[in-house]
Formats: sequence, structure tokens, C-alpha cells
Amino acid sequence: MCKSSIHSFLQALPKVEHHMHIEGALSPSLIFKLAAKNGIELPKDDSAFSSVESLVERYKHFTSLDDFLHYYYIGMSVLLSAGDFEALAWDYFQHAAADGVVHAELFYDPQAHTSRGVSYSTIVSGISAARKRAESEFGITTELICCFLRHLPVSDSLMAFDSSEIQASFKDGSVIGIGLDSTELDKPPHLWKELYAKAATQELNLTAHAGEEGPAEYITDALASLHISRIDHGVHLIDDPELMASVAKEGIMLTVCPISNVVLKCFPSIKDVPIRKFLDAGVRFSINSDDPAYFGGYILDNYCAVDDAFQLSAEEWKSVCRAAIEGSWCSEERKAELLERLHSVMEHWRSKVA
Ligand code: HPA
Ligand SMILES: [Zn+2]
Repeated sequence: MCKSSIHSFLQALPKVEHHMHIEGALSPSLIFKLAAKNGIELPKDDSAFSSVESLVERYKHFTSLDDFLHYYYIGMSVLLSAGDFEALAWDYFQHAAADGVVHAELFYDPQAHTSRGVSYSTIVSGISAARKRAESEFGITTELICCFLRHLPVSDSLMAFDSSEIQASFKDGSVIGIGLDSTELDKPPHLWKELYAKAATQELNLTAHAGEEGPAEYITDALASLHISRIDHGVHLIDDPELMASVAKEGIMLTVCPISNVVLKCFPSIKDVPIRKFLDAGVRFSINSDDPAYFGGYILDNYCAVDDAFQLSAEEWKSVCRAAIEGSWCSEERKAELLERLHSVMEHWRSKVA
């Protein structure tokens, strides 16, 4: 962890989170609690589910994205009622508030719940109750991004997208964009071209996971076929200097998740995550937690890990935070407030170190 004065500076920075799966905030203790409450039997043939401690231990040994996703989908099987989703989201917002998050754009995976018989309104109403409370108690503003699952047939995504409940949540503004997540290898982005074309006609914001485990070509493909304005992860951009220069020039933001990348074996250590290379190449990025309850770190842990590995200057941290605010999908008024807040934190920091 970082030294205490740097830590307090990083804590105070007004953080925006763009890459945070709400189901990835489901802690082992909440999994066991909700499983007991809801009478859900966790797998008996996997000793990882013997106790909270054994599950925490298993999470330290993920071998790949798909190895993690196996546990991610079992974990979320305990979520049944709106109250369960509210408890999950509230757990996240308490961490977010402590870490200095001021605005969060949260992913959720409706297909993973509706396929288990949980209604869409149960998911969204539970998360919304926690969102309202986070805004009134912590001043954290939030948006929702509906993610579609790549391990399922494309036709499933199209059916979900067209469902009256999901359409209603786009129309009433409670959900502002779509994303694409889950298994990446052998699932090239262009397969979801029709889904993204439909979403574009509804003026939804568009993002997709690309170049996490998959190659840089998937980033090219996602930009060309899906017309996304952000790239989730996108770290394999580093393998294609020409593409990197074009992403920098276009100002397309990557939502980078350093601890996730190390835990899921995309890179051997945080030092290998191309943070410094992106800074040098002028690639915009935000720093995010992805699935903090599975990866052992919330957003501030990610900021601290990056600082430990790369020793960013205060000005570099300011530019990371500014890019994150500017790359958000909130109102221009909210962005202006957040930029003002960033300015105040920087002034305060400079007066302390002067
Ligand atoms: O990092 C991720 N990648 C793909 N799908 C996911 N679903 C949750 N987290 C992830
Ligand atoms: Zn993700």
C-alpha cells in the first residue's frame, strides 16, 4: 500500500468509476448470508464453498477470466429479491464513499438473473433503492449500463434488448447505455453488430469489453463494428501502436482495471499493466475496480497499486481524474461540478506540500 500522505491525497481525489459490475461487489460473506436466507444450495462438490474463508482463498487463485466467471455466476445465484440487490449495491456504495467516489456508472447483467426467474424489475428496483440512498447520504451520483453476455447466443442478447422491461428502462432514462461482457476469447465483437446498431438508433451510450484477454484486433473490431465511445479494459491496445495512436487521437477512453488484470492473469504484475505507456502515448483512461469483492481491491486500492508501481506525479493524477470526469456519461453540469471539486482538491494538496 502507498505511503500515508500519498494515500490521503489519492483518497481525497474525486473519483469516477466507469467499470464496476454491481454483481462483482457480492462479497463471500453476503453470498453465504443470502444463500442461507433464500434457501439456495451452494455447490457441495467444490470445497471452495465450505466457508467464507475457503471462498476468499479460492479467489486468490483465479487462472483466467473464465475461471473467475464460473464463481461470479454461482455467486450471483443467491440474489433473488429486490432487497438482495439493494443490499448488494448498498455494500458497494459504502466502499465507494469511503474511497472518494463521487460518480459511478455501474454495469449489471440482467440475462444472468432473468434466466433464473428473477424479474427485471426486481433487479432494477433493488439497485435503484440503493442508488437513491447513495445520492442522498453520500452525494454519489450514479448511472446504469445494461450489459449483455457474450457466452450466450447473440439471439438471446437481441431478445433481452427488445424486451418491454429493458426498453422501458432505456426510455425512462434509468439506464443510459449498453455494454458487452463475460467470456471474450472466440467471441469477436462484430457478432453483436445488430444489437449495437439498434442501441445507437435509441441514442444509448455504447461501450464494450474488448482487449482484456482478447487481442488488439478485438478492439479494432469493436470500434469499427459497434461504434463504441469507450473501451472496457482495452489493455491489449499496447500490442498495436498504430491503433494506440488512433485511439489517443480520437480521445476514446479506456476503462482500465489494474488489479483485475493481475488477478485474472492478463499481466504478471501491476508494473506490467501499460499505465505509463498509455500516459506517454496520450491515451485517455480511467482506473476502476471491475469486480472488487472477487479481486481483493476496491477503487482506492487500484489507485494505490498504480501509484506504488508507477509513482505518478500529482499533475498526472489530476489528468487521470480529469479524463475520467470528462469521459463520463453524466450531465455537463455534473461534470463541471466534479471538475471544480478536482480543482479544489489539487489546490488544497499544493498548499499542503508548498
Ligand atoms: O472483467 C470482466 N470481463 C468480462 N466479463 C466480466 N464480467 C464481470 N467482470 C468481467
Ligand atoms: Zn469488467
